[in-house]
Amino acid sequence: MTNCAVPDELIRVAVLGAQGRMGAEACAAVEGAADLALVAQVDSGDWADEVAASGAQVVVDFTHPDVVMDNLRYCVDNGLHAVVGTSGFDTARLDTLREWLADKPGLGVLIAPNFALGAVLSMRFAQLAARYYDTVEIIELHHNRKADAPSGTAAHTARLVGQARAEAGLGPVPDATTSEVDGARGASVDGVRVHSVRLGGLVAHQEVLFGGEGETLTIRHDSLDRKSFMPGVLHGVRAIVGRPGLTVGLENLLDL
Ligand SMILES: NC(=O)C1=CN([C@@H]2O[C@H](COP(=O)(O)OP(=O)(O)OC[C@H]3O[C@@H](n4cnc5c(N)ncnc54)[C@H](OP(=O)(O)O)[C@@H]3O)[C@@H](O)[C@H]2O)C=CC1
Ligand SMILES: O=C(O)C1=N[C@H](C(=O)O)C[C@H](O)C1
Repeated sequence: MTNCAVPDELIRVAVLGAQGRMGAEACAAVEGAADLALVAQVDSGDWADEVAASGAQVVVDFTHPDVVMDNLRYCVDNGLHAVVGTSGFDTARLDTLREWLADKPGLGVLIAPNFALGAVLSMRFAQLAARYYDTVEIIELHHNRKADAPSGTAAHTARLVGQARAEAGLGPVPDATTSEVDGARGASVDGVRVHSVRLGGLVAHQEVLFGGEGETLTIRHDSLDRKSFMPGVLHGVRAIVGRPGLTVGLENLLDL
């Protein structure tokens, strides 16, 4: 679907993964926004010509970790800003993106591990709490159609917590386990144990558990509907046209 008869003042948006769970919500949200125009909706297949012909300025990507880097290569090569919700971004991928953007002044890419306001706040709270607790673990819980584990949100949270611990001079999280069934202690991400639950009926949920002397602190967030992600997606689209370079995390576009 392309549409070139769009008033200049509207931001022209293409959605990749348009028929997916998130892409479909994103299309509806863009269509419902008075200042945005949905000019292309594409899924897997040969979509490059369609996006180019649509005159899109911003591409929203909710596809798959295996294809998102190819999609971003296309966006950067074609001068398209990108707002990316797709998971699967490790440090190596982020470094690659920075390289690609280095000689593209004015072009912006937002990688947002989670667009839900509460999730963004909960990650910030976890970052604040991290320095005060010796032990920390993350439990993320998602629907059972999710392609990857751990979630991008959990990986980002672990990274933030790990950095905060390092800055506070905390050593490795103490763990006396000497015998375990494979996987019983979860995956170690930036030194933080992450446990992934996949269950029908769930959407997206996360608990960050901190433990200290005689107390625990649990920071929990629940997305009960994919609509929870949409204000963040729209905010990202509006912001990225004026924010060149790589931005990692919606928190950087909010006044937190
Ligand atoms: N940042 C955030 O806040 C959130 C991020 N996510 C992330 O978004 C991603 C998508 O999740 P979800 O919507 O549940 O997944 P779905 O599987 O429901 O949707 C993925 C869509 O991407 C399409 N697709 C696959 N490959 C390509 C390609 N090369 N080009 C264009 N489209 C393609 C698929 O089309 P087809 O079926 O034809 O292959 C499908 O329509 C995941 O990485 C997930 O973790 C999810 C929720 C929130
Ligand atoms: O696949 C999902 O559903 C979600 N993916 C993102 C992630 O991997 O963190 C964001 C949210 O948790 C929902």
